[in-house]
Amino acid sequence: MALTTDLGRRPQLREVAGIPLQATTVDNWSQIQNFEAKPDDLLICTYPKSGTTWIQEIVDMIEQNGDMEKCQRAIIQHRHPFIEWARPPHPSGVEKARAMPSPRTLRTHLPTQLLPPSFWKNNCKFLYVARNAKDCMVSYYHFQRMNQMLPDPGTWEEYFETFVSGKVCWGSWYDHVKGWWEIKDRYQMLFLHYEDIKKDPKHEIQKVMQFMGRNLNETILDKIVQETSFEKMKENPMTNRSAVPTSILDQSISPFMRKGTVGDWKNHFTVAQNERFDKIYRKKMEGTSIDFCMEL
Ligand SMILES: Nc1ncnc2c1ncn2[C@@H]1O[C@H](COP(=O)(O)O)[C@@H](OP(=O)(O)O)[C@H]1O
Ligand SMILES: CCc1ccc(OS(=O)(=O)O)cc1
Repeated sequence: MALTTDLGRRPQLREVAGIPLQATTVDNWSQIQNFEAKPDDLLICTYPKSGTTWIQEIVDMIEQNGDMEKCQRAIIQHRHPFIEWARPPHPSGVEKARAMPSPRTLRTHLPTQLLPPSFWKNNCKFLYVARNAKDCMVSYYHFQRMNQMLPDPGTWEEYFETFVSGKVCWGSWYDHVKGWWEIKDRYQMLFLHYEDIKKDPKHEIQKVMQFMGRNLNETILDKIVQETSFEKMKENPMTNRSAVPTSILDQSISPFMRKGTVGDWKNHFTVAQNERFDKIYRKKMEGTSIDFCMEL
C-alpha cells in the first residue's frame, strides 16, 4: 500500500510506564494524574479509533433528550473534555474539565493502569467501547496518515508490526481491551462493542440510556438512531472534524469519518498477515473471555 513520507517532521511519542503517549501529554503528566474526578462523572473510555466520536454523540443526544440543536452547540471535541489532552497554549483537558459544571461527561483513551486514581476512588461511571483489533488497526493506520500530530505510520506492512507490538500512541490494543474488560464487574461500567452498535443501534443506545439513568420515548430513541448514523455524522460539521485545521488533520489524505464499517480489514490484510495476526492474537488474548465479531 502507498506510503506517506514526511518522516522526521512529525512529532515522536514519549512513554509513561512503558505506554507511548504524545509528548505534550507526558509533559503534563502530574496535572493529569492529580485530576480530581467527581462521583457523578461519566467517563467515556476507548482505545483510539474504536468509535469514540460515535458514542460521544450518542451520549450527548441522550443527555439533551434528543434535541439536535442543543447537540450543535459545539464541536464534539469541546463537549466532552479529553482528560489527557494537552496542547499548550490551549487549555488542557484537565483545565477544561475543571471549568465544566457537573454532571460532567469526560473522555479518555488511557489504559486502566494510567487512569487518574480519583476515578476509581469516586466510583465514577465508565462507558467503554471496544472495536475488533483488525478494523481498529486499519482505522488507526489511516488516522495516522492524516493526523500530523502523530508519527508517520510508514507503509501498511510497517504499521502492521508497529501496531501488533503496541508501539502506537496509547499502547497495545490487547492490553487496553483486556485491562478494561477484566475490571468491568468491579465498577459501574457499561462495556459495549462497536460491532453491536453497528448491528443493532437502537438496542445498544437503549443500554446506554438505562446506564445513564434516563428514560426516553421510542420517537426520541429513533431520532437518536438516525442522527448518529455514519452518513449523518459524516455530514455533520460538529462531528466530522471539518473545523480542525488541515495542518493538524489533513482530510484530503483520509477523511476522519472514513468508512464506519465492520470488516474493512479484509481490504487491507493479506492472507499471510491475517494468519500471522490470528496467531499473535490467540497468544495475547489467551485466557480472556472477550469475543469480537469480525464481519456483519
Ligand atoms: N456514526 C458512526 N457509525 C459508525 N462508525 C463511525 C461513526 N462515527 C465514527 N465512526 C468511525 O469510528 C472511527 C473513528 O473512531 P474514533 O472516534 O474513536 O476516532 C472511524 O472508523 P473508520 O476509520 O473505520 O471509518 C469512523 O468512521
Ligand atoms: C493525539 C492525536 C490526536 C487525536 C485527535 C485529534 O483530533 S481530534 O480531537 O480527533 O479532532 C488530533 C490529534
